[in-house]
Amino acid sequence: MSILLNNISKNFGKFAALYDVSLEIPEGELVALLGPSGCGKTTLLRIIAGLETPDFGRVLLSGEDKTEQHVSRRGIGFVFQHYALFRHMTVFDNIAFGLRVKPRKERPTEAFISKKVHALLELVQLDWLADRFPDQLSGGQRQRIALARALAVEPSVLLLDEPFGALDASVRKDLRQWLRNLHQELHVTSIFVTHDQEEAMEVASQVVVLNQGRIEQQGAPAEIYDHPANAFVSKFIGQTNIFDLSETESNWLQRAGILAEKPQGIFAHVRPHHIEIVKAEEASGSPVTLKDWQHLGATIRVELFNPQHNGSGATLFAEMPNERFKQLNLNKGDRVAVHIKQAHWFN
Ligand SMILES: Nc1ncnc2c1ncn2[C@@H]1O[C@H](COP(=O)(O)OP(=O)(O)OP(=O)(O)O)[C@@H](O)[C@H]1O
Repeated sequence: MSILLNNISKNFGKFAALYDVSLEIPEGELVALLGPSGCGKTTLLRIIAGLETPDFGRVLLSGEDKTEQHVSRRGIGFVFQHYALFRHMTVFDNIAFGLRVKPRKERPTEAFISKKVHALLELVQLDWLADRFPDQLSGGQRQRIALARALAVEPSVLLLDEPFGALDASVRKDLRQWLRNLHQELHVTSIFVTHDQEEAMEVASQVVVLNQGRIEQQGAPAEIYDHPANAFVSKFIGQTNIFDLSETESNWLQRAGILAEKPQGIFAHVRPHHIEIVKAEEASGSPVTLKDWQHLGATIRVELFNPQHNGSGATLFAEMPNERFKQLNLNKGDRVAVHIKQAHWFN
């Protein structure tokens, strides 16, 4: 099912939670709604679901206006952060629930339900847990059962509100990959809410960045990372060094000879992997020294100290593959020459 939102606005009292939000989600996409706390992600999800009515604007599902339609008739499945499975029901009965409460003439037979539940348990790779109760499951298992339960009624759209928010980092990472694979198998149009940019970039085919009730940018993860539409998106997606050229830094950048491009704005945002460093001789005049570094798996994050003031403070971050860092053979305190390969400019 495709989703089209036209000029959605929603106020709570005098507070504008959403302002003129328009969004098109083609059928089969896996979309992340990404933004800081309070930016309106959950409100937007609830409006798509029919749990909240917009003050202005329309919600179209598969081209049909469903703005006034009740939540129960929209064919939408939900998974929430603290999804409460029924504690007194086994895993099997939890998943079967949505089918058993259907009106009598739509209700499938118990034999059909049993087959379906086992197929879903296989899909979420937890068939061996059918007879357990929710309290006997790990957090990650509970979320997968919650997903199986949402899928049981064959929703046309799946909405997930911070589905892995309450889980620890390694379980979250496994479930991200798992959700991606599951989506590739099922192709149900899915929207998940997250405030974690890494999660959005890793899982989603499309990312929608929200800020203060407005959409800042929508696009594929790579597009948003490589071509941020504005300073907010640039700062929110991944780490960035910010240089303020209206201040003394313009001189610093030019004197140090590290500005490869002509200024095209007041603020230069530079991704850590767009900063190259080499060991500098004492006489080179480069004021920058190597302060520290951290291992991020296959890459190294290098912390540089620039004693001359700049907009992001005196610390700059560069990133490079481990191999490259080893070749440089640097020690703490070494003087380095810095070369910026690329910047995004904003005013
Ligand atoms: N029922 C309500 N009554 C009043 N204000 C509300 C209500 N629901 C949400 N808000 C406000 O609207 C804004 C958006 O809330 P929403 O839950 O959509 O944000 P969010 O982006 O999902 O945040 P978080 O990541 O913290 O969950 C917030 O400032 C919130 O306080």
